[in-house]
Amino acid sequence: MNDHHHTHKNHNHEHLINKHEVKPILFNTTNISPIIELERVSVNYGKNVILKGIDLKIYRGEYIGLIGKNGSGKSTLMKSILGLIHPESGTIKVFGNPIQSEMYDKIGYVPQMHPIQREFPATVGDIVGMGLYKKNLFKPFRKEDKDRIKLALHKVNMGSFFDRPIGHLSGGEQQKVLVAQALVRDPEILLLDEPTSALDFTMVENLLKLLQDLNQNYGLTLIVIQHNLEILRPYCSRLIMLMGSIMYDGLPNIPRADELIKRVF
Ligand SMILES: Nc1ncnc2c1ncn2[C@@H]1O[C@H](COP(=O)(O)OP(=O)(O)OP(=O)(O)O)[C@@H](O)[C@H]1O
Repeated sequence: MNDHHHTHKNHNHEHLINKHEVKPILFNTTNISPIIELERVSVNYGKNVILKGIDLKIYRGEYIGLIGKNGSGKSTLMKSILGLIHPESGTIKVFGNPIQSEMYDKIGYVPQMHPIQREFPATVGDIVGMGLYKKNLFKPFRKEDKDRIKLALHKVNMGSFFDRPIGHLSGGEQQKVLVAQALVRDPEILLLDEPTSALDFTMVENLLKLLQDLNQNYGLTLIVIQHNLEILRPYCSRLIMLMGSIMYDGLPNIPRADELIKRVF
């Protein structure tokens, strides 16, 4: 959590402390290392500055909602964290170190989704299994892999869909299968880029709620890009608004967030 949360917590507890009691130990982020840390990160595409001076610390167990207008750099920020884009300057650390390919087991990523065509010749199990071994898609699964795929499907409430053709599922169901694919290696962090653009309002809400359950039940750290703030707001624990740089970073539900958002959107 950032300084804002910290101050807020301290402030709330202050009046509860009896002078004669032992002072309780309050949650203090200075002793906890961030799971993701960006320092003065800037990203350019040619001459265009896309991200400028991004300082950001994300802690284990947070559910970050990342919002901002089209072109504000949300996907660029996510791809930079994943090491798919290299910043012009600044440093990015994941699990305390610069990102390396060995870390991909611990970071799941769901890119922007396009609906999968009806004829696409793969089952739900095949699609989730691609998250385990990307090269041999249609190789029969080993028992232990099948179990992992089933567990990942179970986590997104799609346990009974293993043998179904992927193209026959609704957009919302396909999206959950892609989340299961990202979960199959049991990552500690999950990044979702606008996981909901092809979905209707109720499907979006279901997915954000499901992500909240994964966050709360499995301690999964989440960063979710979403353009519709009002849908996202009830589910995330921290809101970050981007416009080339960070315009707001704090609790999702406070007047200052509303004020800024009204001005920018
Ligand atoms: N590979 C690229 N080469 C050049 N410019 C790019 C590239 N990728 C993105 N951009 C530009 O960088 C800016 C930020 O893009 P980005 O995709 O990060 O924004 P976003 O906030 O995710 O937008 P959206 O909500 O539309 O997905 C945009 O102006 C985009 O056109």
